[in-house]
Amino acid sequence: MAKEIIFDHVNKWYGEDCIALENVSFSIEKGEFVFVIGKSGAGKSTLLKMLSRQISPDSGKIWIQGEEISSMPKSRIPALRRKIGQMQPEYGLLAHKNIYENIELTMCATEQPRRLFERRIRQTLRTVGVEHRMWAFPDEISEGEAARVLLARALVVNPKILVADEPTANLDSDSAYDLMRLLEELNRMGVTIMVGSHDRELVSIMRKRVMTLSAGRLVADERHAVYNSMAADWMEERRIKNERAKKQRI
Ligand SMILES: Nc1ncnc2c1ncn2[C@@H]1O[C@H](COP(=O)(O)OP(=O)(O)OP(=O)(O)O)[C@@H](O)[C@H]1O
Repeated sequence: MAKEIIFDHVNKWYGEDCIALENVSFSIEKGEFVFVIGKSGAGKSTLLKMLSRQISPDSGKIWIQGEEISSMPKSRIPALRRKIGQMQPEYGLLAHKNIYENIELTMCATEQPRRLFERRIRQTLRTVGVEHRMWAFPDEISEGEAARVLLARALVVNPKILVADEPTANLDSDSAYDLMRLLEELNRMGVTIMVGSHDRELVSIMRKRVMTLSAGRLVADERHAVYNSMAADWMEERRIKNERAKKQRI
């Protein structure tokens, strides 16, 4: 099977003291569905943002569909971001723009031809079940609809890979479940999916591959997994941090 994503000994520090990712290596095949879990600060968002070059590693390499992206020129980034849809609720919808205009911004940022805009936006909103809200403003739609719009914003580039960071963060359990089913459907259509999540219940229900980060280390990588107990194990994080402190003292 083709390798869609490869991380090869990736490291990221913020300043001298904060190791966000330490020696992280893994590969993901085309069409996989993978959760990245771990406690707050474990490094999930840092890892996911590296896929679209929002963050670059300090050392190590990342390949997406055979192309090494960590050192690719800036001019190639729009093309990379057409391959990778990013659902990032932290970058919410702009309140003064309607749903159509919000999604249009992504079409512009990824340098898509303007003649495709309306057809593509309408089609994507239909795929996620909110075409009827196309002219509404963000404060006129529910949280569940907003999550679908954020998903549409990620899908409008027709990506081969979808990266979703805490996509269910603001949702009640029914809407979260519906959104997960929608991601599963996209996955069945061939989209490779990576989801960063805290939601133990959902991760356990889905039974997908689960990668667990603790203090920036990839401490578990399991198929058809339930929420890995190591993610909740603060002793694991403590152990890693103590080990680092000891090394620094030597
Ligand atoms: N821009 C930044 N500057 C300094 N430190 C940062 C920055 N971004 C993240 N960090 C630190 O890097 C570590 C990993 O952060 P990251 O956001 O990747 O974790 P996370 O697992 O996604 O956490 P959360 O679940 O809370 O979003 C944390 O210790 C965080 O404080």
